[in-house]
Amino acid sequence: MTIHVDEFAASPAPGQPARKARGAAAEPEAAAPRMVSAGHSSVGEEALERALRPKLLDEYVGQTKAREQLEIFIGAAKKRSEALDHVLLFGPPGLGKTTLSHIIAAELGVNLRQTSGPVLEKPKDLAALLTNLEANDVLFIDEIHRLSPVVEEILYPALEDYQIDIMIGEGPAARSIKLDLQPFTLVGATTRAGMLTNPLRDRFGIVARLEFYTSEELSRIVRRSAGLLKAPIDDEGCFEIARRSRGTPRIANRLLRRVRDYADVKSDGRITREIADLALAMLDVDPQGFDVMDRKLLEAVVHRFDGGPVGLDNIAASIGEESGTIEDVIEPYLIQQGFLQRTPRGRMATKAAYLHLGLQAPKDDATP
Ligand SMILES: Nc1ncnc2c1ncn2[C@@H]1O[C@H](COP(=O)(O)OP(=O)(O)OP(=O)(O)O)[C@@H](O)[C@H]1O
Ligand SMILES: [Mg+2]
Repeated sequence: MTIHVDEFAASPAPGQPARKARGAAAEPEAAAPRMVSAGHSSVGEEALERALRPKLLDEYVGQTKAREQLEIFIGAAKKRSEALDHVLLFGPPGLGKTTLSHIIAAELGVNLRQTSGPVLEKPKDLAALLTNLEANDVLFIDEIHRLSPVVEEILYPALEDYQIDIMIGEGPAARSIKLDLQPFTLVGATTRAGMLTNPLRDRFGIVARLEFYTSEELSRIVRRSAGLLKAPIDDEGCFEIARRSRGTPRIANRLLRRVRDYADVKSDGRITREIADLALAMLDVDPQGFDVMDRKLLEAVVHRFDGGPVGLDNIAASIGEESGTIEDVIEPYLIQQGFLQRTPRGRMATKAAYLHLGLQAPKDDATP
């Protein structure tokens, strides 16, 4: 891939795409806030989130495997004053990919440049970012599965040899020259590792899959956030919020803020199990942490498709949700919790799903 030098000169300043990325990511979701959806529900929420974001690896709760790996590799890179190997972070929304990318840069003691796949429209956009990196800096590309193929192509030599090709002059006199970059670390984040092209995936030396958090881990996150928000909360209050947060820190922090509002208005501001329970019931978050969309999905599979197997597109049409959202946001937690199964013939409701809906599981057991 070559980039024409004029285009290159007209490139936006580094950092600019990151601002666009943030606005672009937050806006469409603002239209449909969902209490337990894992995506940002508003621009304001993002600012609140930033305030609650852990800054160092030690404060990052859970994800033991990813954390241990990173601790060693970051330590080694620092010791040798080298750039850390490229890192791919993947997993459902709200589990801490962006948080971890900031932590990686902070632990390495380098700058972080942030952008996202859909914002990098032209090769020159990426080239501008790459050529402005200082030695061992971190370039964070969110939604990396949405990079356009032409942009992805200039990334390959950059990742492999810290070089990009640019074109000088025009017509017959045009020639291509290689430009050396400073060594750097790409941190890519995606909710869909399966949508990455193989050549791109192969260029990441460190691949970390983020898992849903346990209630104990989320309790620690809630306690820490409550401390930062100066909200009085007891252990049972923490746990009640934690276990209804769909394994997701973003949701835990969001529910904490709503429960705090409830406690301030309806009682003396102290968050107890009882207050949390009342507030969450009011918000339609059930004891499993499932919300309206989760229940709608389970009900559709059970009632309209006899428990499945049913294809994703049929579910999507039936509940009026995009299949991408179902796949990325709604079903991973239902599957992880054993309420839904993904089979080669489609999605199936499990016994637990029937029981959750107050039904008897069918007897003839095709049901898992
Ligand atoms: N391990 C953790 N410990 C404490 N808080 C966390 C942790 N992971 C995430 N959080 C909190 O959850 C919020 C959401 O995390 P983050 O924005 O990093 O998620 P994400 O994986 O990037 O989501 P998306 O896919 O939507 O971009 C953060 O603001 C942070 O406060
Ligand atoms: Mg993110």
